[in-house]
Amino acid sequence: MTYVLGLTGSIATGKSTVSQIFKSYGFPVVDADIIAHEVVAPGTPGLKNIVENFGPEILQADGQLDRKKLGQIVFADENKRQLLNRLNGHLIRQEIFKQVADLRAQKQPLIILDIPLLYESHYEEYTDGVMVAYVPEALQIKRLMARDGYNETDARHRIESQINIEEKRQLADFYTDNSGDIEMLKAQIQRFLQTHNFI
Ligand SMILES: CC(C)(COP(=O)(O)OP(=O)(O)OC[C@H]1O[C@@H](n2cnc3c(N)ncnc32)[C@H](O)[C@@H]1O)[C@@H](O)C(=O)NCCC(=O)NCCS
Ligand SMILES: Nc1ncnc2c1ncn2[C@@H]1O[C@H](COP(=O)(O)OP(=O)(O)OP(=O)(O)O)[C@@H](O)[C@H]1O
Repeated sequence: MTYVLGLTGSIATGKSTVSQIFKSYGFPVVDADIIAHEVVAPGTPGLKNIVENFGPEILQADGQLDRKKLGQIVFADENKRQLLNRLNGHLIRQEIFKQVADLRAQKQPLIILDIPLLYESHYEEYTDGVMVAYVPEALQIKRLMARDGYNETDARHRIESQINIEEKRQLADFYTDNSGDIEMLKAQIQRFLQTHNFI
């Protein structure tokens, strides 16, 4: 029996940090951000969709998607962000399901499904439980600004494009408190794995 654990949070609340800890135990992680990048690689239908809708100026000189430029457009305009989601959402979904099916076929006991927009895109129905990586919003803004160099307005635009982290924590079956140090986080994941007999 495979247990599919959805892992989500809001931007910069620590999903990647939590998924690294699961990986360190050898559990496989299906990473929606990586898949979202792969479906828009040069020569893909995903990139063609974006160029048709956002114009060729959305490409860098080397033919790669200018992610910074696209991010600036979509996080400042909700209609454009929804357009982007509609363009390639099905390609991302297909690849997520393919990877989960492959891992199930390998009879992996635990698969981590790291999806930032898990609740927004209703992936919870494909999981056996959802874990939210949580920090209070003030710390989320601080870490987002520190990591990506955004000013507070840009950071808030990105945060407001997702369901609020307090609401996600309420929806979750499990949550980690990422406001302490990494050791505190590791201890929480270890406890989760032990409680559910994965280690
Ligand atoms: C807008 C893009 C070009 C910005 O690229 P950039 O390299 O700056 O950011 P990156 O891809 O690393 O995403 C960082 C975080 O932004 C948040 N985010 C990304 N896309 C979205 C979106 N459409 N709506 C809300 N939040 C988003 C997520 O929390 C994600 O972890 C890129 O995020 C993108 O192509 N997004 C659409 C694909 C998508 O929906 N990805 C989320 C997978 S569920
Ligand atoms: N416990 C912690 N203590 C200090 N800094 C942390 C901690 N956990 C995460 N961080 C830092 O906070 C930032 C956000 O963490 P991380 O990248 O894991 O978030 P994320 O939810 O995966 O982000 P995104 O939504 O953008 O993919 C990173 O710079 C990370 O190094």
